[in-house]
Amino acid sequence: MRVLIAGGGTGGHVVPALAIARELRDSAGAEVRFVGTARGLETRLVPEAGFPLELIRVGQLKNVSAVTRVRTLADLPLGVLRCVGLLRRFRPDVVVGVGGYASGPAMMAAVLLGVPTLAFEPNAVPGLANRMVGRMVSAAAVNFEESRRYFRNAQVTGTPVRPEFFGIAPKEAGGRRRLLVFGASQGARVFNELVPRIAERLLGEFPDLDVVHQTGARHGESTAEAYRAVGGPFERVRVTPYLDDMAGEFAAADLVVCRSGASTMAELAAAGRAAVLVPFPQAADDHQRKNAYAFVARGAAEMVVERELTEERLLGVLRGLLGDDARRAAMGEAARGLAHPDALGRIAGMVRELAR
Ligand SMILES: CC(=O)N[C@H]1[C@@H](OP(=O)(O)OP(=O)(O)OC[C@H]2O[C@@H](n3ccc(=O)[nH]c3=O)[C@H](O)[C@@H]2O)O[C@H](CO)[C@@H](O)[C@@H]1O
Repeated sequence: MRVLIAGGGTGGHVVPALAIARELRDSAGAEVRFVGTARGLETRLVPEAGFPLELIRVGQLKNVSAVTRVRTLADLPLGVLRCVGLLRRFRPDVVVGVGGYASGPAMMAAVLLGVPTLAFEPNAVPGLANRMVGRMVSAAAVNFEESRRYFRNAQVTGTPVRPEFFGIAPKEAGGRRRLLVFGASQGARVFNELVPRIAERLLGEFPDLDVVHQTGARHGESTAEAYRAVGGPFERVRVTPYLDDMAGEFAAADLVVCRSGASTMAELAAAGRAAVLVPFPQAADDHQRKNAYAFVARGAAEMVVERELTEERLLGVLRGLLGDDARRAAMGEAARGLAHPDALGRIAGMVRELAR
């Protein structure tokens, strides 16, 4: 079986795409190739993972000037044509579109040539590329029930998550408590600014509380400095630019404060952890807010939008949740109800089915 995986951009697209690629290679002996753009994270991660990557030129459509948009649209047929050539050479049995720049043209080319297509969508609302091709694909694998309606033949398979997250047991009450604060890989400025300012009061009110705060690569020192500046029991706060063992951190945490990117959400569900979600407001089409809302609607998390996130509001929400073991446990349980331990197997199964 030959599979072409199309798309990329942020880690949120590339990381699940690589998980799908490995599963197809290892469980079905598939030959997998990628098509992406020079702008995306795929240029580093795909070759590192040992898969061939072809690059096409696709411009941006979102948050750009009208001139750029017109140029992107004018270039689109050329991108589709490049992909037609690529498909003729590689002759894949299935094309999997994971969203992001290269996904649209490659999926359109596959539809034109009658090659079976599978769209993968981890967010509650699809991005532009997947919305464009959603009705034309052979089938789709989505994470949220809410996004099924944008696609033909969509199944809720879930987003692939590293297996360690599923082994995390409910946190036992009685020991020290831990709050985990993290943005996505770059950190989140709003957490770096606000959490140090409420730390002294929070740690004072909860003498058994420790805090782990991930800041993003460039903000470790300044955030550590912000904690030192306010004084307080700083030895109970660990500030770090990046957390390698996120599953270990989730296991140790009683409550998580984070953004609502697709992988983060899938990990919260797998681990069954209560969370306070602050959607990244600039995410395309405000999709992080919709991801967060899918959890809030099921009692699996609380959401505070960034423009309403003041010191008092954050302190109030944290106080309420840290002081209520039963409520946190119920939220964690509800989050676990949204987990999909078999996501990878099911997505691979859909690809094999389409290849037949
Ligand atoms: C800013 C933005 O537009 N982000 C989008 C991007 O996700 P983006 O890659 O920003 O965020 P995700 O939540 O999907 O993934 C973050 C990943 O990084 C890991 N991590 C993070 C920090 C750390 O210190 N260590 C660590 O391992 C998390 O555990 C998680 O696995 O694509 C997703 C999928 O389309 C979208 O839902 C997000 O909205």
